[in-house]
Amino acid sequence: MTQAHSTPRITGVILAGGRGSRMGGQDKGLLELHGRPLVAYLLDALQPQVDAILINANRNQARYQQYHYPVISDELSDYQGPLAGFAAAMQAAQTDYILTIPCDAPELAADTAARLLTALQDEQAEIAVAHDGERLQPVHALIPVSLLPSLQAFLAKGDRKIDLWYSQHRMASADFSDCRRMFRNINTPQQQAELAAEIPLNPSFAKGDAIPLGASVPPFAKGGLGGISLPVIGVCAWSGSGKTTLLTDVIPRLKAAGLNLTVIKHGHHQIELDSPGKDTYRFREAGADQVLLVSRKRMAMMQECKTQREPELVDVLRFVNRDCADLVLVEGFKHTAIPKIEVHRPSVGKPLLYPNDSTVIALATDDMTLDVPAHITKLDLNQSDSIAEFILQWRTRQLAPVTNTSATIHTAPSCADARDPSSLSITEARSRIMANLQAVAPALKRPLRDALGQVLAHAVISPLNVPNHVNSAMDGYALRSDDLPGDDCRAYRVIGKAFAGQAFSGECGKGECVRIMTGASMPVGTDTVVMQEHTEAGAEGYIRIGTGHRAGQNVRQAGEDIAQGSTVLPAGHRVNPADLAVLASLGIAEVSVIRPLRVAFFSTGDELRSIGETLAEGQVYDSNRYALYGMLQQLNVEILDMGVVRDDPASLETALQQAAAAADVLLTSGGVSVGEADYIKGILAKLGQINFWKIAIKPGRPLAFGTLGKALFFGLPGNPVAVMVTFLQFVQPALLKLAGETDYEPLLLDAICQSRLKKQPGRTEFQRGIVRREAGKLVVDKAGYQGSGVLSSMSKGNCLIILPEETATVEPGDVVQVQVFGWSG
Ligand SMILES: Nc1nc2c(c(=O)[nH]1)N[C@H]1C(S)=C(S)[C@@H](COP(=O)(O)OP(=O)(O)OC[C@H]3O[C@@H](n4cnc5c(N)ncnc54)[C@H](O)[C@@H]3O)O[C@H]1N2
Ligand code: MOO
Ligand SMILES: [Mg+2]
Repeated sequence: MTQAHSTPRITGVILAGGRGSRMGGQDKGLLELHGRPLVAYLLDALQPQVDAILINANRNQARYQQYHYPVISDELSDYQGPLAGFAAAMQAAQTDYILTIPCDAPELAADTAARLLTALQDEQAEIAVAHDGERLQPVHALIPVSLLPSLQAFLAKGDRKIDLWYSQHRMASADFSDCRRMFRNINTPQQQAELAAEIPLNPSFAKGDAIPLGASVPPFAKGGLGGISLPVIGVCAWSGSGKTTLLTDVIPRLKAAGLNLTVIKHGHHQIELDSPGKDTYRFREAGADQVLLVSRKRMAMMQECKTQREPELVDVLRFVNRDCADLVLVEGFKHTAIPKIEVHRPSVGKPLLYPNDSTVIALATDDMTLDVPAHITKLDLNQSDSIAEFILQWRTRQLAPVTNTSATIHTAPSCADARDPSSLSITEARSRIMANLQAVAPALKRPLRDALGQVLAHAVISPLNVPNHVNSAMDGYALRSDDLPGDDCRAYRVIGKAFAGQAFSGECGKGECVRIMTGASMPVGTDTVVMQEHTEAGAEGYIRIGTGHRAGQNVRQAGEDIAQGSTVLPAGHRVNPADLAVLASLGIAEVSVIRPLRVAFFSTGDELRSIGETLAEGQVYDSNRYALYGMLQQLNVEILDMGVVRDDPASLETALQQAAAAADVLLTSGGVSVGEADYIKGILAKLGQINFWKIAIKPGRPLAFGTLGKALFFGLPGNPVAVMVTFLQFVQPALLKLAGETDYEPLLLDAICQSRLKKQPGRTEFQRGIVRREAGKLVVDKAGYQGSGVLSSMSKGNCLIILPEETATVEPGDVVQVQVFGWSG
């Protein structure tokens, strides 16, 4: 069981250290009900509620140790009462709190820890103690380990009274008046017999399993199974969603897997299986409380419920025959804390239940585009096989033998965790990659046109001025600025014409002008042009010009665009169509460019097939090589597509070595996670220098980076969207830098997000979006389902919405940054 990090961690302590004086000195924890020791009942009930368990026993330690939990003894000798047990437990516990329970009251409520914790937090107290409505039950308590010094000092003074020690601290009492049964303990053999009679266990339950099985319910869920150990899974849904259909679909599949199944259905109405006139009906009518109808083939039990309250699942489970219950499927009991599969059809028009029901572990839906949180498995409602498979796997996990001696599973961080302290931040990962790169490829002279899209090896210096002569920017009349009209219109004599490429050879004096065309050199003496639209014809051979003109207007100076000797384009610049024109305007015929990078790639995976092949069960077409091809094409690199390599260490080794010999950069996809066919990291560690990183991003968490021979290596994760995202975020900037490009920065734009984007702080997330302009502003919507294998939303989208590490859920109207795909803009 794992606990949310925010809830304090609790060790459950079963206090079995007493003398059992009134039971003739018997060890009460080992007293049996239906052949099963009390401690076993309590372990069943306690295990789902806490992070760890300790048994406090002062004798029979070996018997308690059979339960595989640490057994601790009091430091004080001579059974000094529960406080001595508290102290021993507080010393041994590795958690913030201990939850103490006596070993002789077997009916512990499933939400004991939750109630005590709530009372503690509500009242901001130090200690929480159970109250049964009449009096305090001081041994059912939640106590912080930090009070150990206070308790030790108290005990050192010789004090033993529990209430007195509690009175020294802020104490909250938690209400358990509705489940007073849990305080019924066994002090006499008669009470033992009474309890045995009232806890009618099916004999097949009473196996005394050292480590009990049990439905794994979320911690502190209310109304659990009271410690009954059976794999129980429920189905919940709004009516009309098809719970019964789902169950009838999966039952044959589960049967086919060899399971004996019990189904429990909660009916809200009068239940009538019998009909008037039948013998059984008449027995009931006559007043029998229970009627059993049995035959060689089947048996049925009808029992009148004496109370008017709804039965609890725990009450019903007591009737289940374990021989028929390798698995118990439950329909109804939606408020009971058992693991559940929610059935959801959007067409029913009802909200999802899982947001308000922490016991839902899976969502079976006919809308696979729904986003679900990581802790919920999404199942296709139309795929009964996979739902049955999910249930089988869930059951196997429940029944797996527990080897850990604590009640907590020590989980390792995975892509399911939003925050993983062992992951690198995206900035750190990028800078580590960039620090390892240098532009390696040598320069080549290329004819101008072939330089398009290549990176300049050297700066281009201008051999001339552009424009190379002072010329007119307009069709009009050239004249001297010191001769422009003053306060009134004036007439000027037109002394000649100047065309582009055909200069006027004379000199222009006062009172004169030259008819000039755009691009023509300015005639000697002139420095200003009046557009022809701003003149009027005068007498024969004259034009008239009005006032308001500016000296030097409409004239382009020599070198105004590019001065001779200046840097036109820097080294490391990628030549674009405008650059080609600039270079041409300088009369440059060829330039030095950096040799295009050679990038080799292959996909890994036994399940991959190439286009043209037929797919067998479980196989997929290799799409990653097409994504990589497309993105590499945009970068003007030489592409070496090496196909698909099987998940076989020898083949992978050969392919990696061949690729490293042929290319500057080597990319692979797949095989970098923790699966048993994920070999890439191991092989690279053997053949080259490898860093394997987990990066705090989604998608694209696992990434291998390093060198193999002279080649740079990127082992991208296999999931198709993770490939594209990691390529854009890490490989593309690295290739551009390696190719010599110095001025690459992805263009990030601010846009108003119109969708709700669910996210937890802890990692940078990239969601596929569609950005567009609306009412003069950039707005972005989520492009659809965001699973790491879902390519359709990548293809539909035109940008990545970048949600930085510490961002939580984005609400519509929030501003986000988007990175527009190079191929969309
Ligand atoms: N126990 C854990 N399992 C996984 C974790 C984790 O943290 N713990 N992380 C998941 C994440 S996140 C990713 S991403 C993947 C990375 O897996 P691999 O790099 O080992 O990739 P594969 O296992 O080979 O494949 C994953 C997935 O992608 C499909 N795939 C692979 N190559 C291609 C291809 N060329 N074309 C189309 N589809 C491809 C493959 O069939 C698998 O479905 O690990 C997760 N697991
Ligand atoms: O998050 Mo993985 O890295 O599916 O993509
Ligand atoms: Mg894998």
